[in-house]
Amino acid sequence: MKKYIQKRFAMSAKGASDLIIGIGYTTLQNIAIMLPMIFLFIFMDQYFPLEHQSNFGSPWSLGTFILVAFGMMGVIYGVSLLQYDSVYTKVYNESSQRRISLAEKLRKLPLSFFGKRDLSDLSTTLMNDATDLEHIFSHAVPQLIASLVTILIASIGLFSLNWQLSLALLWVVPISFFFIAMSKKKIDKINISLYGKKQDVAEKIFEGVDLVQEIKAYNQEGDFDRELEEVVDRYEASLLKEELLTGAFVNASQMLIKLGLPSVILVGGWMVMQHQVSIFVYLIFLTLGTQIFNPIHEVFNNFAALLFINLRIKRFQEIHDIEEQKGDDDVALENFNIEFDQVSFSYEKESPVLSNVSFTAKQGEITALIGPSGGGKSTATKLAARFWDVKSGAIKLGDIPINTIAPETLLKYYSIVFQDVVLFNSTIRENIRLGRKGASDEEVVNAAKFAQCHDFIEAMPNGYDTVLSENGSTISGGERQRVSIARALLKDAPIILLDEATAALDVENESKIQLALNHLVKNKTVIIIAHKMRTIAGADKVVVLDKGKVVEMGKPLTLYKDRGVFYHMAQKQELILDETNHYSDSLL
Ligand SMILES: Nc1ncnc2c1ncn2[C@@H]1O[C@H](COP(=O)(O)OP(=O)(O)OP(=O)(O)O)[C@@H](O)[C@H]1O
Repeated sequence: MKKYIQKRFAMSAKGASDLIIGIGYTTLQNIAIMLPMIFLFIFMDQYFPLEHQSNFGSPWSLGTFILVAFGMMGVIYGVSLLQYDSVYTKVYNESSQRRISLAEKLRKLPLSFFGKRDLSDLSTTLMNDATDLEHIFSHAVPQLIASLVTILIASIGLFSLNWQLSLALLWVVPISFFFIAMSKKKIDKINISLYGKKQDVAEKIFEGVDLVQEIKAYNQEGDFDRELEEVVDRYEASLLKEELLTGAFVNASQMLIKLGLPSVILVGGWMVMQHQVSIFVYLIFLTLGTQIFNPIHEVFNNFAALLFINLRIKRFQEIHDIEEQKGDDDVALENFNIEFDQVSFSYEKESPVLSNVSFTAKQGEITALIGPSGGGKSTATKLAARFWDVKSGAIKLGDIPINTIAPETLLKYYSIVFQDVVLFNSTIRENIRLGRKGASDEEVVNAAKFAQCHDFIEAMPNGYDTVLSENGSTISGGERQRVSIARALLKDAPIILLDEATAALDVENESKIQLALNHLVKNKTVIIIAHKMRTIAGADKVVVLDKGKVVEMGKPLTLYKDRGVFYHMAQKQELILDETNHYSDSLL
């Protein structure tokens, strides 16, 4: 049973045991709530015996009644406390575990996964789905199972007392459950469409926040508002439909179940008149009839949430089932050469981005990737850091295929400066320290000085303690890139990947940073992508990528003399290389 629950509800082993215990206590609570009725029967039976003889032996004293009443209150209180702890506290624990395990899983997934899923969808799974499941497992699931168990237990007792009255009371249960189950298919369908529409609203809002600059720059506010209104209207209409349909079925089932009591009144009244049943038994059925269905009412109230459960769990399960990038944590690397061996790769099937790419970026050398836009340069550098796994061929680091090295271990060897720098909503100091946790303040300042950040940081109101807004939007593009370079300097990893690192810098800063990079790249494996030819004229090797293929490879001067793609790109940028001046013209 535990294994089944674990699989069915995508739970941890502990979560499944807790749910079973929760169901047990909820059943006990349902039964305990009926104790006052039993108390009432005993009292009435002993003090107002309707059939001249008590069913419960000699009368209790008033003191005994008071004692039993307090005892009963204690039992109800104790059971309710245990039920609360087992259902709510434990369910919230499981829920936090669910969120943590999802976040852990996301951390281990390859970037290809994030390219396919949009972020609003992911955050919905993390936040809303987890919250909804929390509600379902604390309110609906234990109560549903517990009320069925309670009714089953009560039915055994009631049937042994009088089967005709039991039938009169309980015939409504299977019929109302059957009725509500019939609506499942219809409500499920609406729920799926409702869920999609809710996603559309979330995506649109995300888009608005993400692209606020472009929306304003291109005067698109009106269009954006209109589109947002449309998706919100569609969601609202779908929500209304869902509420109406669920309400209709739930109310009808609740009305149906209420018929249990009148049918006991009628059948029981007739049987009492025919002397087929004692008035005492009749009273028991009447009082139970007012109480026994209360838990089922609550289950029906949570019916819509219960129907959502499969959809929610499926989304969690889907993410959990995605294969993680695995690999060894312990690797002994003899060197830090990166070798591309016949590498082919595509993001989407049938549109290859790299085809049979082979080159080696040697330790202590600068390997420059150049070529027309869309040629696959960024893709090659990201593959080198195992952001994706190659489809065929192999990428090796120090002769070890990188797909056998755990991504976290592998990335310890890399400092990466991307085109699009990401900064966090934290102080500049912490943003730089991201390069190496535990680096001292002095080391942070030194890295900032090397990356030409120190002066602009000092000029800010709180210096290194200035809090950057999310994505660093309060500093310029060039400054953002310099902070990112400071991070890489601090990390001081043996491999450096630079993607357009100097694109957003003015000429003066670019020169300063290039000097700092010169210092940094000594004895390291450097792969650099740059469109500015003069930044790579001093590279040890140039690999020209065009339409995913290596079309030229060699030393810059050799390629320049060969008058191929490299030469034409250099010419377009008015770069002249010759035996004497190419190093002085280059900055690396
Ligand atoms: N995440 C992605 N999903 C799908 N296709 C992608 C993705 N990233 C890049 N591509 C496609 O792969 C091809 C190569 O892109 P890539 O960014 O590697 O080229 P590049 O040479 O670095 O270009 P640029 O010089 O303009 O930055 C392009 O056609 C691009 O549209």
